[in-house]
Parts: sequence; structure tokens; C-alpha cells
Amino acid sequence: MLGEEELRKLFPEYEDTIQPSGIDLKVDKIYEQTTGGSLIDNQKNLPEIKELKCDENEIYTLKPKTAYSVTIMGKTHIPVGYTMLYLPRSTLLRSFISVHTAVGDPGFYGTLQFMIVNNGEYEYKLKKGERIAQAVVFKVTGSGEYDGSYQEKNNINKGS
Ligand SMILES: O=c1ccn([C@H]2C[C@H](O)[C@@H](COP(=O)(O)OP(=O)(O)OP(=O)(O)O)O2)c(=O)[nH]1
Repeated sequence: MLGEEELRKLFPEYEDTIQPSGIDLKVDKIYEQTTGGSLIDNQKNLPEIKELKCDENEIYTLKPKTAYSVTIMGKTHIPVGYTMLYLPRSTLLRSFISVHTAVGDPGFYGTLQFMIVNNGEYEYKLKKGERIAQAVVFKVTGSGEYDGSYQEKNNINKGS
């Protein structure tokens, strides 16, 4: 796993949130689901989503027993030869909020999107910009390069 010194070199876009052994990730927008979706024969039909409105202080209210899609602030570039895993902030778990995440692939460039669930019986308030997860980075021996459907094109860091 990579430490602060290596992370600073590889992830300059996150210089403000680099920790001794990971990178803190901040919530940007939160979305509610508005339609169903499907995954059939590897054909994805993602549910439609609608941005949740926050109040004048940029505070979102998460309803009890409800799942939301959440984007992370900034663009993430994972250099080829490295992979990222995303772990929830324990404060959220202690508050009955789970953050569900998958694997960040070598070569990915784009917006990270997670699922956040209010498992509790009560509303939960979350302000835009709060840290909700930590990325940990590992070196991958002989990795390929991500070229999936969530790759964004304007990869200024590509080749670095
Ligand atoms: O929780 C996560 C984990 C990863 N990613 C980003 C980085 C990752 O490299 C990319 C693709 O993730 P994944 O490989 O899981 O996508 P997929 O469902 O297999 O779709 P595709 O095959 O189109 O890539 O999405 C997220 O946005 N959220």
C-alpha cells in the first residue's frame, strides 16, 4: 500500500486531502433514483437519477432507509500500474450510514460515483464537501489499462 510521499507524487490533484496512508474523498452531488434499471447479458441500463436539492447552507437531508448515488469532488486519475480501493469513513458507519464502493482500475480517469445508504430510522444531514471515504492505493504488477464505459476522454494526465 502506498504512503503519503508516493501519493503526493502520483495524485497531485488531491494534494489537500492526502493522509499518511490514503486520500480523503469529499462528497460533491447526491442523487435520488427515479427509474429502474437492468444488467442483462452484460448490457447495462443504469437507473435514471435526479439531483437531490440541498439547503442554502449546502446541507443534504438523507431520508431513512433510502439509498442514494453520490459523486466525489474533482476528477480522479489512477496511473497505470496502480489500483485504488475505497473505504467508508467510520463516523458515517457509526451514524448508520453506509458507503458502498467498488475497485478503481489502473488508467481510470473520471468522476468517482459511490452509493450511500441511510440505514437508520432517522434523517441524516450531510454537508457538501464533507469527507465520506478514504482511497487506499496499491501497486499492481503487470497491470493493463482501464478502457470501460466510465472512462472520460479529456485525460490531461494520460501518459504521465
Ligand atoms: O465505487 C467505485 C469504484 C470505482 N469507480 C470508478 C473507477 C473504476 O475504474 C471505474 C469502473 O469501475 P468498474 O470496473 O467496477 O465498472 P464496471 O461496472 O465493470 O463497468 P465497465 O466494465 O464499463 O468498466 O469506475 C467508481 O466510480 N466507483
